[in-house]
Amino acid sequence: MTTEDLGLDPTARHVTVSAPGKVNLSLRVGPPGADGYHPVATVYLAVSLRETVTAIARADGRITVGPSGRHISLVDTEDVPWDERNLAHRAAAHLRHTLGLDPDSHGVHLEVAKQVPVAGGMGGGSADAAAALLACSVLWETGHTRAELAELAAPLGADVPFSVLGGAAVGLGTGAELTPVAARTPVHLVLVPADAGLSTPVVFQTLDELRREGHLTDGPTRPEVNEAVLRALTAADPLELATAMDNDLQTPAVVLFPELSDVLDLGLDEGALRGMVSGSGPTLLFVAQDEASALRLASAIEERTGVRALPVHGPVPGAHVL
Ligand SMILES: C[C@@](CO)(OP(=O)(O)O)[C@H](O)COP(=O)(O)OP(=O)(O)OC[C@H]1O[C@@H](n2ccc(N)nc2=O)[C@H](O)[C@@H]1O
Ligand SMILES: Nc1ncnc2c1ncn2[C@@H]1O[C@H](COP(=O)(O)OP(=O)(O)O)[C@@H](O)[C@H]1O
Repeated sequence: MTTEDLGLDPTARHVTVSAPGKVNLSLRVGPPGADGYHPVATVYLAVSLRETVTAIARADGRITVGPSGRHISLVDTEDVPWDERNLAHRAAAHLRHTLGLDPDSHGVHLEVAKQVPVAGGMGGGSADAAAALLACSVLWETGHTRAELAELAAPLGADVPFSVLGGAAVGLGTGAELTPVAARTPVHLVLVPADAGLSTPVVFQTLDELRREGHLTDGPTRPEVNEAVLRALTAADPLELATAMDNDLQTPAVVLFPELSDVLDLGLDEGALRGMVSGSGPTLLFVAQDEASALRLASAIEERTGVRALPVHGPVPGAHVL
């Protein structure tokens, strides 16, 4: 759809921003607090699957969101709500409200183009929120730095601040308290999206149930950062990284989506150094020795499963204007 089809002025000012999806190289989860949120200690890696959001000034003060006509989405967007529930929409409304901007002169239409699988545990909606936040901040000339926007982003979702900053980082608290990690580039991964999504809260709840019933050991109230993953990132050693990675949400994700274990076995069979669920899943990540191995692994997985496998690398930069 073009800006004219939407009734927007084709000469309206616009800003386009790109923001990355992520994987969690480590995700350690404690018991839920009174607000239902779980304390985590995670190691994020921003990867080369990116979302693109264009913010176009609206003269009528409304905030609207829709799929992009100028950049193509590479994933199925059927389950994306194109209304005020959309995380890009929520980001624009949050910025306008928090800064006390006059709604009449701060309307915006957000065009979203997606590369990150929806509900895949890769923070695609969070990347849309991060991109929308920066795009609106530039469009509305708020003068915020990226660090300030990352702080403003926390109420939008635990993963949103990380997509603003990108790179690699430790996330504490709900995952929004970030400390950048100096990673030697690049880590080569193969991502295998599933044909259906998993709900993040349901995966967290399933972890709680499995722990309550004694199928899994309880996590500490304050989970500790996986130092071995940090050392492997600094040393740029893929085998050390593969060995050190962990994810407390893997077992609940596999319980909810048992087909994942077959694909995990198949990836190892095809030479991956390690396979793991990405975040709350069901996307799987496989660690490869180098770029050539990642390309080989991706085509072998595609051939055997008929499912698209995506060679990616990280760390990559956070949200930036194109
Ligand atoms: C699990 C992780 C790992 O990075 O992401 P995904 O793999 O889903 O992308 C994150 O913790 C999710 O981040 P995000 O998707 O931004 O979560 P939010 O919108 O803040 O929360 C969605 C829901 O997940 C649960 N949640 C989230 C974060 C957290 N530390 N504890 C939780 O219990 C809560 O039930 C919350 O209502
Ligand atoms: N811009 C958006 N892109 C994708 N999903 C969105 C968006 N805004 C809201 N959602 C809703 O959030 C859910 C999870 O989104 P997503 O960020 O893709 O997954 P995850 O939290 O697993 O990384 C989707 O199922 C969808 O209903």
